[in-house]
Amino acid sequence: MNLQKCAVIGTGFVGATAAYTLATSGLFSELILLDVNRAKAEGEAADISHGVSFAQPCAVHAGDYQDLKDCGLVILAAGANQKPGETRIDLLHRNEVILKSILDAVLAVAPDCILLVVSNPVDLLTYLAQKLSGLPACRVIGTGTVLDTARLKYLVGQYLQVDSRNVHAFIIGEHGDSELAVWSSANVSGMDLPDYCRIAGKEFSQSVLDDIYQNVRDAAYHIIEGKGATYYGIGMAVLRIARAIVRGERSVLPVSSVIQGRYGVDEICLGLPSVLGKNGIETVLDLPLSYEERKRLESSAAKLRTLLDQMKI
Ligand SMILES: NC(=O)C1=CN([C@@H]2O[C@H](COP(=O)(O)OP(=O)(O)OC[C@H]3O[C@@H](n4cnc5c(N)ncnc54)[C@H](O)[C@@H]3O)[C@@H](O)[C@H]2O)C=CC1
Ligand SMILES: CC(=O)C(=O)O
Repeated sequence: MNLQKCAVIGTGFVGATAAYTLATSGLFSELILLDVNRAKAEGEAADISHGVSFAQPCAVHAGDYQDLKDCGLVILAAGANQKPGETRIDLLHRNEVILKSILDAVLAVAPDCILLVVSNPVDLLTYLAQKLSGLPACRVIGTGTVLDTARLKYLVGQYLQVDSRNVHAFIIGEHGDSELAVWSSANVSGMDLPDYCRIAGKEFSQSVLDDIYQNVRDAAYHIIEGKGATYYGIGMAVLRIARAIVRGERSVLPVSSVIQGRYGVDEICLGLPSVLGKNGIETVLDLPLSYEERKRLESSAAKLRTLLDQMKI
């Protein structure tokens, strides 16, 4: 398995933007773009290649599945995106069919790869990908709530007028409408939010927290109403995850992966803080939660489990 070699399957808004961020990152020596629309993959590969001399050497090209031989990281961004008014769950049946059509072809040539699922509904597709592929759970990773957590950090940073990198807080659960903010352990560089609010001269109240949470939860709906799709934030989130894996950083990111016997369900994929390294997920952490937060996480897990049960998975 070659972690210098990465493939992006599906080169629509998300796949192409992720490919661009990856190509400019210097992380990979080879980046292969695949799409059922071969002309689209070729166009995106050519466009990105023309900027490579401004970054670091990286062979960016369109390809077929046989080009994925030995590929270390395979990113799945193929499939339908939400139209205004649609939820991520509404995409399930369309994207399940697409995922199934891709998996066998990938595994035939890159059986030891790490799969990074981006397509929605990401938690359910990650679960499906792990079950269908038979890959170890640690090697089938969904982007989970990494993007939502970045949105939370950004909005808290804006509210408190502080660098969002110094905001430590997580969105966990479904990447979708049942996700939750873990306010009980949120802090700014070790200072509790109420204390930091006092210093910053800002109100700290449940309504302020609710407002920030709702803006995070509904961010994709607002962006899709405005411009039809979201892709820059997720493109940068994909790079952050890829970097943690390729460089073996052991970074803690709230990715999604199969967990067993937690949060009231036998088995599920959910966005939870996880240590990411060269082998994929090394540990899924049990974040300390308040009683209310645990109940909401259990309810998010139950929602996803019910959908999987309906699919008989
Ligand atoms: N996990 C996350 O945080 C996020 C996930 N997404 C999801 O990413 C997915 C892609 O979104 P967009 O790029 O905006 O959609 P898009 O419609 O622009 O692109 C999808 C691409 O997939 C290709 N495709 C379809 N079937 C294929 C197959 N069998 N093999 C290879 N390629 C195939 C299409 O030709 C198209 O180029 C959606 O499911 C969207 O909801 C989007 C943003 C954030
Ligand atoms: C579309 C989507 O899943 C997002 O931007 O969060």
